[in-house]
Amino acid sequence: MADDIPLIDLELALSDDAPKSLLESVRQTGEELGILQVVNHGVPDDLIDEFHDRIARVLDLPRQEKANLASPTGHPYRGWRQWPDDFGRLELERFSIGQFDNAEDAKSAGLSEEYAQLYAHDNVWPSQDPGLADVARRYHDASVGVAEKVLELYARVLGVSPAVFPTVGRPYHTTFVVNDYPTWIYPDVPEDEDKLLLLEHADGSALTVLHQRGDYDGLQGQAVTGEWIPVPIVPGALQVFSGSLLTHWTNGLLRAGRHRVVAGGTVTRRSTAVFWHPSLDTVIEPLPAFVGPDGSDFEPVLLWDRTKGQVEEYLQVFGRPEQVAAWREGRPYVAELSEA
Ligand SMILES: O=C(O)CCC(=O)C(=O)O
Ligand SMILES: [Fe+2]
Repeated sequence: MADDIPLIDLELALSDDAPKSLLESVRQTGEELGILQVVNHGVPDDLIDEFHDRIARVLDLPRQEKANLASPTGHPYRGWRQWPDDFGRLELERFSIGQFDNAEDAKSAGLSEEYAQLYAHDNVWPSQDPGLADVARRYHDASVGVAEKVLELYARVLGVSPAVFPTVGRPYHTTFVVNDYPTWIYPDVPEDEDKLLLLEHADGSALTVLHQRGDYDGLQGQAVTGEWIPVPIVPGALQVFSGSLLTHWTNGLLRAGRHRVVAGGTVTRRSTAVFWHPSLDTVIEPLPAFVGPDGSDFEPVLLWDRTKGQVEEYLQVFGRPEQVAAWREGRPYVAELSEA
């Protein structure tokens, strides 16, 4: 049983000299937990720091200034947004970046007219830092490189060619978000369950590449036993979650990593996630290499069909009435906070 999150030297694990025990630990973690920490991952430390230092300067601006970074059309996955709980207390603050700045850029990159409409609501970039978009792009692209390497590693430990996954050398679809979690300023409570800032979930990606900053172990991953295991902050490390697409492709062999975030610490906890998927025209189905004589219970699904309605579905489930109204009327939404 994986009872710890292994720290994997990615370059070593992909090399001819990879120790058998290292590969075995990746396989076991992939099947039982779905969360790795990786070092030697190829993303330069100074790129990680530059992106996080710059986005920190934006997220540390006064709230009134940040309100100008809300999506002008109320899109929940573009620009800055605060996320209050049912009592109006801040749980999470996010800065979300679309893969393309606008629909024109998406079309220039080869997306069809229909798919490019995902980017009809432009990215929001702060005028305070004209260089942020470029650094964000470089950090994003480097994170995609990590996802590709981890997929190659999972293929290796499962004894299949990486080419069985419909991603190698092909276009991909990503989403990209920075999460800022406030410190816990309320009376302490003994149970982690009572101070969750991000509820238990598995990502819908193939793989998610995460970086975390802070001064306590706020991120937890769930073992098959149900037990919650802290994912410690290791300088320079990146965390890689398997998402539900990887489970689908491998006919259930690789587990999607369930995770959640608990409040704590003395400084704002920050994480950055790049959610990596194959191209939107991919039919997600169990790959022949993983389907035995018993077949599969997983139904095929076109990634586009799963993606196109996400904003509406999200707002239907989680949207506040004022937020939904702002989206329908195409104007910015800034949540009311009890302590703001
Ligand atoms: O903040 C974290 O460590 C996790 C973030 C996360 O799970 C997400 O954005 O999906
Ligand atoms: Fe997540």
